[in-house]
Amino acid sequence: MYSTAYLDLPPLETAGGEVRLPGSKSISNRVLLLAALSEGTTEVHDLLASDDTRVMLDGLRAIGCAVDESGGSTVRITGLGRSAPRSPAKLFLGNAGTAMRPLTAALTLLGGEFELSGVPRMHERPIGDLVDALRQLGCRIDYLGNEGFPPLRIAHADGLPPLALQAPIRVRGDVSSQFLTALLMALPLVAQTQDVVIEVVGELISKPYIHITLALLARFGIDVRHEQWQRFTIPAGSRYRSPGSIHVEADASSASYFIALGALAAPASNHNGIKILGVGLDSIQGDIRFVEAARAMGAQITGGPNWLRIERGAWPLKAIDLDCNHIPDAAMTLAAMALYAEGTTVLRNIASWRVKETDRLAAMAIELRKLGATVDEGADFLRVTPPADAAAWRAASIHTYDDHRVAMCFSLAAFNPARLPVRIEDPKCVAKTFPQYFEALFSVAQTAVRHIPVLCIDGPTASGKGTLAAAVAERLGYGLLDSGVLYRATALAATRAGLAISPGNEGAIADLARTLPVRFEGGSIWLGDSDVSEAIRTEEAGMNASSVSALPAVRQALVALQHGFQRLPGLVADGRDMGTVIFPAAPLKVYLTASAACRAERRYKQLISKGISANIDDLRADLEARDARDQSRAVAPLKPAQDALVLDNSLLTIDEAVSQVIAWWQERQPFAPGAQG
Ligand SMILES: Nc1ncnc2c1ncn2[C@@H]1O[C@H](COP(=O)(O)OP(=O)(O)O)[C@@H](O)[C@H]1O
Ligand SMILES: Nc1ccn([C@@H]2O[C@H](COP(=O)(O)OP(=O)(O)O)[C@@H](O)[C@H]2O)c(=O)n1
Repeated sequence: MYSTAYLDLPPLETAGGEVRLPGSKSISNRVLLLAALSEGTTEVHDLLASDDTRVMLDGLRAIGCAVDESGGSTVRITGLGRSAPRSPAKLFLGNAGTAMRPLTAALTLLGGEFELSGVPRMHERPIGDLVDALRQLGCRIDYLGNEGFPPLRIAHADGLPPLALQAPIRVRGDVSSQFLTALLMALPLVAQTQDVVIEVVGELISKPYIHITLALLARFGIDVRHEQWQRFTIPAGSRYRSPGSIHVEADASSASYFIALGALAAPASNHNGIKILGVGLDSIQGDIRFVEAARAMGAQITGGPNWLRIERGAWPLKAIDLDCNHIPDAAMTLAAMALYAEGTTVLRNIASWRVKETDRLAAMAIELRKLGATVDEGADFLRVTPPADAAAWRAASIHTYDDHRVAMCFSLAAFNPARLPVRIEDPKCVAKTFPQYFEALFSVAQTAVRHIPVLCIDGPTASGKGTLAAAVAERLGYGLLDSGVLYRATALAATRAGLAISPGNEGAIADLARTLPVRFEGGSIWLGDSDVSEAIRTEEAGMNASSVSALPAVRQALVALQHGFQRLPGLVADGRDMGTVIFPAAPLKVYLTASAACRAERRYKQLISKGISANIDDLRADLEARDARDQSRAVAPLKPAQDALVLDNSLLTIDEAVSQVIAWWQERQPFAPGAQG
């Protein structure tokens, strides 16, 4: 996940390949609760790992369910079956409506004393209609804050009171379908001896979500009958039974971004478009109908039970005029696709966008305009006309309003014909449903290497390059190339192969370097099967690296390996010749220096802190010798690139050096403050 303040997406050109999407949030949390209410153990495969499923899992543990998360995306839940939940218990449910509402209903009918709370925003999300329905039955629920909102207490310490189950239970269906879902999942607990009937008051909204609930209830042994979506009957004798194992469908709303991608990106050679794994045309999720809308805009979509394939069809895309009531979440993606359509796209009946994570209607209008689109925002519609031509596109910094869907939608703007980058602010907001969204995007999107930014940091030993490069890479969400490691590893490989590091062995060492089995894994550096993270860091290894790096054939042999690090979304490269030889076109080259005395002292402290004894005078002599060799070698000598900015950090803290480099980087971005069009 990218936890940076912003993520700059380079201009993207093509797309192709396979992507496996995370499990649906709606399905994940329903399945977890149903498994917890069932008898027996359920293996839940492909569970979404997200903030909202996390609070549900923690909640289930708190009430005494056995939850085994040791299997990665497969979680084993041993349900309560006939045993009572652990009580009293306090459950913190974050901002997860899919946990708060159903757990309130289920815990009420299980009996016991529970307190349910969440983040401040959760305490502004209504729950009164559900509580009213449960109180009709005779249940005791108290509001601990504002009437009608969490936090709340279920006060059944003395067990479940007698319930009034004869009359139909009435619940409003026109505010949120989650209240009905909550009752549908909880009432089977008390339907042992009689039918239990729920009557919906008002027109039921979001029927597709109720469809998901019913489909999953059936998997857990409960067959609910319904008449026109207004009257639901849970038959007498209902009892939850674990299906043993269940796969969570991938999220159909998340699929919309990749469906759009396949439709709007130029196809990558040697791929047949985008293949999405985990959700298919027969999905139980309402948002699968996004497929129809995408087809209307020109996408070619085929699919099977658990997969979809998307290829670009009509190009440019065709503008549409669509009532989006049936796909409220996925419809936002259509607004992003509209940027690539010929003509004006109108999305209608989307007033519900205003009461989601943010006012999505306003947010989409504001951000689309930043890109150069013409947008009319109505009370319940959006009319989007794309920028007239490539020159009319703007490089924008997209504000994301803590709304995962805004962030994901606007990533699609990186395919703009003007080849402008797009800045996504607060990219970690995607964690709500798709923590690895950008990683997934980069795994199927491609661009010309020249579009992938590289920031070079060269300089003499112990100037702080490695420290600075790592910090800058972290701030930008970019990859890191510590090129010194490659010379250190080559020297070590040569020594281990019994080759003296001398010009006589240049060819043999270069051969080793060309196929160097070096890997960076979880903070460690591997040479073949051996973890060499420590071995390459000794001063001797550094001197050997310096010697090996003076051999021209070795330097040449390592070029391709280094170029391979230039991957999406960008790279920070640290070394001696990053700016001069390896990445000469890099938009920012920093030449980092510090006085010899200062560098010797830093290296001294660094070694001592690692428990390695050192002598400061020897260190200084060594580093001066290394500087001299690096600067005087015939090939790629250490020197600032012509267009490098020199930074002497002798008197700077690490943070000050990082801030300076980030400031230089920002100055070069088209959407830096003041440079926004
Ligand atoms: N601006 C700075 N001020 C003080 N110490 C620094 C600064 N930059 C780096 N250091 C310290 O100097 C030591 C050497 O830095 P390192 O990044 O390993 O250098 P290089 O990669 O250039 O050889 C580290 O212990 C680091 O914490
Ligand atoms: N791009 C690079 C990186 C390192 N090197 C050499 O490899 C040695 C080890 O690199 P390093 O970056 O780990 O060294 P320090 O800066 O930590 O001393 C340096 O002394 C350089 O001689 C190089 O020649 N070119």
